[in-house]
This record gives sequence, structure tokens and C-alpha cells, in this order.
Amino acid sequence: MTIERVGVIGAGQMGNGIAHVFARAGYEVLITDVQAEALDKAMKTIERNLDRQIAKGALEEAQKTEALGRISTTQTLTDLGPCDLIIEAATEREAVKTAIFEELVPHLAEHTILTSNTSSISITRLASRTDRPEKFMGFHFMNPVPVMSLVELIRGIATDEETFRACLEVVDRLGKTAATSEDFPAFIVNRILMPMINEAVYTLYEGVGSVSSIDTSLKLGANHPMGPLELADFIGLDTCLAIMNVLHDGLADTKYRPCPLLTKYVEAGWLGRKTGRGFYDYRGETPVPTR
Ligand SMILES: CC(=O)CC(=O)SCCNC(=O)CCNC(=O)[C@H](O)C(C)(C)COP(=O)(O)OP(=O)(O)OC[C@H]1O[C@@H](n2cnc3c(N)ncnc32)[C@H](O)[C@@H]1OP(=O)(O)O
Ligand SMILES: NC(=O)C1=CN([C@@H]2O[C@H](COP(=O)(O)OP(=O)(O)OC[C@H]3O[C@@H](n4cnc5c(N)ncnc54)[C@H](OP(=O)(O)O)[C@@H]3O)[C@@H](O)[C@H]2O)C=CC1
Repeated sequence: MTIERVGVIGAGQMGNGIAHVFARAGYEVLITDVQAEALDKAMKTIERNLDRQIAKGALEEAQKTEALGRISTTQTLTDLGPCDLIIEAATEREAVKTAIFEELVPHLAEHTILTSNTSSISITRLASRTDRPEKFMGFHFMNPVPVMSLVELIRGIATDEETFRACLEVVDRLGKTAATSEDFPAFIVNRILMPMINEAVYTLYEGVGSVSSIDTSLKLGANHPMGPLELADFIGLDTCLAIMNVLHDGLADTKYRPCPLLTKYVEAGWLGRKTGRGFYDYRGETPVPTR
């Protein structure tokens, strides 16, 4: 089965990047979101990121036009039914994802492969809420999608070999590298990365360091491209908290308890870059620590 038409659900931080890389690889892309403004914002972000690549001489103007011409938007989720492959990239809340799958499934073509870009949630459980657990995969891109080479592929207990092979071929055509993870809470990347970020928040919460000293320490002390708190703001503090809760609940180990300060920031709606404020305030010229 050839994959040419790709549906992307959710036009947030990840959805726009996923649509970008599929369009650049020659796929037809249909992206949907519950908010029209999210779709507009996503198209502007894709255009800006294509311009970054042109400015660097990595892309021609004609290639940008071609890529943008391959992306269509819709607010009607069921328009994605005929797609060959669907990547769900909506909010990291299981109820949101399963509601999407339940609405979508009756409209899917027989052959459609359904996947989730979830950071942490059980693929087997998400698959069980669809009519096609054998055609369901975790297809986990890294942020920012146009730049990060890795895609984590996670098979649910029922995923068949044909589906897995088809997804591997897509990763290859995207020019990215696949790593396979077993279907356990937060897979590989976030099983290791998110507890580190949570520990950075505890380091702040307990007064061991300030926002800037913590981030400076890891950038200059461990050569991280972003400090852990800057990275948390980049990911989204709601997503970070959601992942810690999946680890804490799924592995029933208190070492994964989310830091109360992370919860406080999320409860305040200070979600990081995407809301203009998190551990840093992004509303001025340069980011300013908020603690
Ligand atoms: C949470 C999950 O479920 C899984 C995850 O994603 S975990 C998070 C994984 N991601 C990370 O760890 C990101 C860590 N940060 C980095 O790697 C770097 O800071 C970064 C690549 C984001 C930016 O790199 P930088 O050197 O600081 O900035 P800069 O030199 O401007 O950018 C380098 C390249 O990235 C591009 N870029 C930077 N930010 C970008 C963005 N937000 N979107 C798209 N492209 C971006 C730039 O255009 C540039 O591309 P070219 O090489 O084509 O010019
Ligand atoms: N952020 C990151 O670094 C990474 C995130 N991921 C995963 O990708 C997924 C998306 O994350 P991210 O892009 O950061 O999240 P965002 O919050 O940036 O974007 C999610 C988008 O999905 C929209 N949405 C919510 N419900 C629906 C729905 N029913 N149908 C269509 N769209 C909907 C949201 O709209 P609204 O805001 O109005 O609710 C929002 O625009 C999550 O599963 C996350 O764990 C994976 C890798 C990295």
C-alpha cells in the first residue's frame, strides 16, 4: 500500500512541524484543528520555517511554493477519512485523543494507518479505542520537527508487521532516523528526558539554584543546546506535567512524582513559549526568568 496522503490532527507546536516535513518530502498533507486561528498560525509558522531554510541556502523559493501547495487545512476532522496515514498530534490528554479516534474511525478508509505523536500514552490502550489496533502505531516526532532527526516508533501489542514496515519506510522518506521503543510509559526519550526536566524544576523549587543558574549549568556544564527549564518552556509545561503523570501513574513509582512547582505553573496557565510565559517571560525583547 503506497502512502501519499497524510492527515495531521492538531496544528500546535508539533502539528505544524509534522505537516512541514511531510510536505517537503512530497506527501499531500491535510491538517486539522479545532481552532481556525491555530490553523492560520500553523501555516504562518511553516512559511517562516521554510524561509529560514531559504535564508540559509538550504531551500529554493520554488521548493517552498511546492511544499506550501501540498498542505491544505480543514476544521472538519472527518475530512481526513480518506488519508493513507494519519498522525494525531493533539493535546497530551488521553480523553482528547480517544474522543478524536472515536469520531474519526467510522470515516476511515479500510487501509488507513492511524498513529499518535503522543509523548507518553499507552499505544496499546489508544489502539484499543479504534477499529484497527493492527494498523495503529506510535509515531513520535521530536521538537522542533524540521530540525530533529529522530522519530520514535512504538508498536502496540496488536500492531502488525506490514504497518510497522510502512511506517519505517515513511520515516526513511522523511529523511529521519527511527528508534523503536517498547510500548511502556513515556517510551525511551521521555522516560529519560522528562525526569531530568522534573529534577531541574525540583532544583528550582528547593532553592538549590535560580532559573538562569540551572540552565547555565547544564548548557555550559553538559553541553546541552538548551537548559532544562528553557527546554521545558519550549516543549510546553502542560505537556511536561502530563508526561510526568503518565510515568508516575503507569510505573507506580514515587520517583516520578511531578514537582509541585511544575503543577503550579501549569495551574497558572504559564505553559512556556506557547502562552508567552513559563520559567521565562517571552513577552519582551529577550526572555526574562520568572523566578
Ligand atoms: C517532549 C517530547 O515528547 C519529545 C521531545 O521533543 S523532547 C525535546 C527534544 N528537543 C530538544 O531537545 C531541542 C533542544 N534544542 C536544540 O536542539 C536547539 O536549541 C534548536 C535546534 C532548537 C535551536 O538550535 P540553535 O542552534 O539554538 O538555534 P539556531 O541556530 O537558530 O537553529 C538551528 C537550526 O534549527 C532551526 N530552528 C531553530 N528553532 C526552530 C524552531 N523552533 N522550529 C523550526 N526550526 C528551528 C533553525 O532554522 C536552524 O535551521 P538551519 O540549520 O536550517 O538554519
Ligand atoms: N511539545 C513537544 O515538545 C512535543 C509534543 N509531543 C506530543 O505531540 C502532541 C501535541 O503536542 P503539542 O503540539 O506540543 O501541543 P499543543 O498544545 O501545542 O497543540 C495541540 C493542538 O491540538 C489542538 N486540539 C485539541 N483538541 C483537538 C481536537 N479534538 N481536534 C483537533 N485539534 C485539537 C489544540 O487546540 P487547543 O489549544 O484549542 O486545545 C492545539 O492547537 C501531544 O501528544 C504531545 O505529547 C511530541 C513530541 C514533542
